[in-house]
Amino acid sequence: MEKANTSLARTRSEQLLETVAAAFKSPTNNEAVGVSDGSSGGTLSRKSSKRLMMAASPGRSTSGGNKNTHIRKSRSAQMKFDLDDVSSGAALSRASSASLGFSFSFTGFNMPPDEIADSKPFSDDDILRSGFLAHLSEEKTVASFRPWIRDLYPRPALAVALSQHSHSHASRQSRSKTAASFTLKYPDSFISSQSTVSMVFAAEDLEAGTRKPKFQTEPTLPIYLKFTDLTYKVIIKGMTSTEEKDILNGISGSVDPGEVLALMGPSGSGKTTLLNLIGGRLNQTTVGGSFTFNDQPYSKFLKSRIGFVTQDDVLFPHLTVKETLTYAALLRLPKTLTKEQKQRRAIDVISELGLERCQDTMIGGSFVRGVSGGERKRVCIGNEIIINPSLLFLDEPTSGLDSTTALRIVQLLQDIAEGGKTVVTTIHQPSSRLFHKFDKLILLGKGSLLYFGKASEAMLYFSSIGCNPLIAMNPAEFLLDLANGNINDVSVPSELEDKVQIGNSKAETSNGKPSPAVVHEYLVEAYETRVADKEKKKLMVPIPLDEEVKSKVSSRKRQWGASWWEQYTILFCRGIKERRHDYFSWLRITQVLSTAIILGLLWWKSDSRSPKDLQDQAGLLFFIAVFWGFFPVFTAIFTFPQERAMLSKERAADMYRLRLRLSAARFFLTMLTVFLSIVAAQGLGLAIGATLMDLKRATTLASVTVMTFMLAGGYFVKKVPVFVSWIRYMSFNYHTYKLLLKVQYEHMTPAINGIRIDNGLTEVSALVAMVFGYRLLAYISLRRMKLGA
Ligand SMILES: Nc1ncnc2c1ncn2[C@@H]1O[C@H](COP(=O)(O)OP(=O)(O)OP(=O)(O)O)[C@@H](O)[C@H]1O
Repeated sequence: MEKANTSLARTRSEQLLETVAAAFKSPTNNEAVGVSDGSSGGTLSRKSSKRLMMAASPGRSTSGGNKNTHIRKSRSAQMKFDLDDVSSGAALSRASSASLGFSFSFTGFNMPPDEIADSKPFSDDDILRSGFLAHLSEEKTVASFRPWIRDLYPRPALAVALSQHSHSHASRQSRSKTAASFTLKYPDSFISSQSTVSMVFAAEDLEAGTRKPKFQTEPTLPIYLKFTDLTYKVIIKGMTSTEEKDILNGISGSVDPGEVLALMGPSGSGKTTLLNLIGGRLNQTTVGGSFTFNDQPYSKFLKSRIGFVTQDDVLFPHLTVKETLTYAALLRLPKTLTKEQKQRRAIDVISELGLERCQDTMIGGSFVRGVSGGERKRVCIGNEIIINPSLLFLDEPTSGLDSTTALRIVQLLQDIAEGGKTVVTTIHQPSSRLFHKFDKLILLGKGSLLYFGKASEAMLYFSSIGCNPLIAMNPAEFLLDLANGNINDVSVPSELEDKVQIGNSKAETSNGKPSPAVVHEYLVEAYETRVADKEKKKLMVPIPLDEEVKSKVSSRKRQWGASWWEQYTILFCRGIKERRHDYFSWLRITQVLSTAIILGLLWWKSDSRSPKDLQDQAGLLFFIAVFWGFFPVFTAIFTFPQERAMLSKERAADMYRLRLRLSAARFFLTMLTVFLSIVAAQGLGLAIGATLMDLKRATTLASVTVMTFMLAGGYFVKKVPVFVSWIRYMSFNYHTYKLLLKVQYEHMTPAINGIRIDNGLTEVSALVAMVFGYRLLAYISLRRMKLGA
């Protein structure tokens, strides 16, 4: 059997050698390297790329003993028979499961690490003899392949991105399972070759039309995230006392570009808190320890480099998928891009996420049926990846989704990471297939670290501390059970058994097993004593990046996607689109029209000849003014509470600025503006009165003018989600209302002279109170929403 495997390996390796050697001899010779002369600049012939892949796959090999023959056999057989599946990506993922599976696919039995190292199907010698390694280890590899890659992949930016990718720790970044196989044994010398091989796969999949183009065409700034001894506590204020609660206790870890780090743990273990903390979204005053991005502390610049997908999908229900992504692109992409380029980017993201079919469907919400849960999640992810972020954080992206959709989402994350991005996600209860897709894992229990390391080695680690599943189970389920302190169906480490045997009542539960608290304590201690120091030392090693790239992260400059005026226009249009159903609903139109008709009928044939009639008219006008003043107020009341989550999300991502400035100068300027608008309004009233010189016609025209303003203002200006518009709107309402009264009452002297409000002193004090009141109100709202001004 051993012999058979060796010869199979050699055959494969020789095939690869032929292909690679041909590529070296003539990198632009399409025929030799399997590139057909397609009009788009050439595509990789499926046959030859399959050959390349087939030959490259055995790279996971090391010398093997015959005790693992069964594994080798299945692996070889898989490679042999799955070739037709390669284009669908099935073989890739299966191969990956098979390779990762040594440590956790077959939960229920455990293999010591040295055996795992030996359990690969082909020996080093097999490959070395084939000459494949010798070729790949040559420095010229990337250089030789680069022009070829550009031919294959018509988007040069991607080729450049991938080439860059290959230089910076590609051993960890490379997502090609075949390439990763070399990583196991040869972490440094094959860096260049790994990316080359990955790109061949990308082209293969593209050509087969079974896989979407890789994410992001522009190179991404690589960001390495490290966090050491993170602690976080909250202060809970009671009626009489304050109490401190530790949420996180000394969490350390790291994640590199190209990797997906999963944060796992039971409910309340601190996953979301940790994610928010390392995503720069928590108040830093109660944070201990450090977290760095390319060895630099968090800076505001990172806001534009970080994508954060929250657990709740914060989207406008009445916008379509395309509109949602287009507005995000317009607001968030840099000013250097044109409007068309931004719109193009939104369409690219739609196709990258496979949302073409539902791009014109409304997102939907509690009252409107819209896209499915999985599609909605992808839109949320699209909203973030549209900016080509270096770091992507996701809070439970798979919650509430079926296992297939969840798998698709995690596959998507893997693809995103493949583009050189750093991905961190919390996850609740992943299926075993899903679990296998993570590169690194952090297991939390009550805010403490129970495991940090490769996801593929988690089972091995717990086995080494005496925790093994007694029945075959999903590794994620096993880990969560452990983190919960639930050790049913788990073999108990002897140390814990001893505790129960010596009759420690605290340690024992009713069924004679150690209590969850004791299990937790044991796991925390085991990690502290066996792994923590080693991992912390690794975190001390500086990031292998140029100083220039590192310093970019610490830049204090914030990047706005659009100028203030553009932001205002985009938000205005978005507000109108989102509420078009509300504005133009039949209910609203009927409400307005019927009120107008009733008021018109009341005004019709009324006269002002006697003081009594005049009083009737004044009463009616007062009602009109109050009604139209308050009607929009009540409809606008719900705007901000409803939009609060969106406002917080968009402000956290620096999508736009709030323009309320809390300074005395601004306050007096606002007052001046309001005062001038009163003067202008008075001017209008005087002009109307003087032109018509007829009380009834003048008041009618003034009312119509004012109401037109009010309706326009009330229906459009009021809903723009910028506080300043709200304040202006309120002032506007006040002034139009006052103007209305003024115009009416000025001309109705002396009958209602008693309630004239044009007394200068009253006016100024009312104005000050009004402006101050509005600003105070806005300030309090902002403070309550923790948005700052
Ligand atoms: N501001 C806060 N005040 C009080 N307690 C808090 C605060 N923030 C977090 N906690 C507590 O910290 C613990 C961890 O919360 P966190 O939301 O991070 O857990 P989680 O692991 O994400 O849970 P889930 O999976 O249920 O979302 C919880 O017990 C929570 O009640």
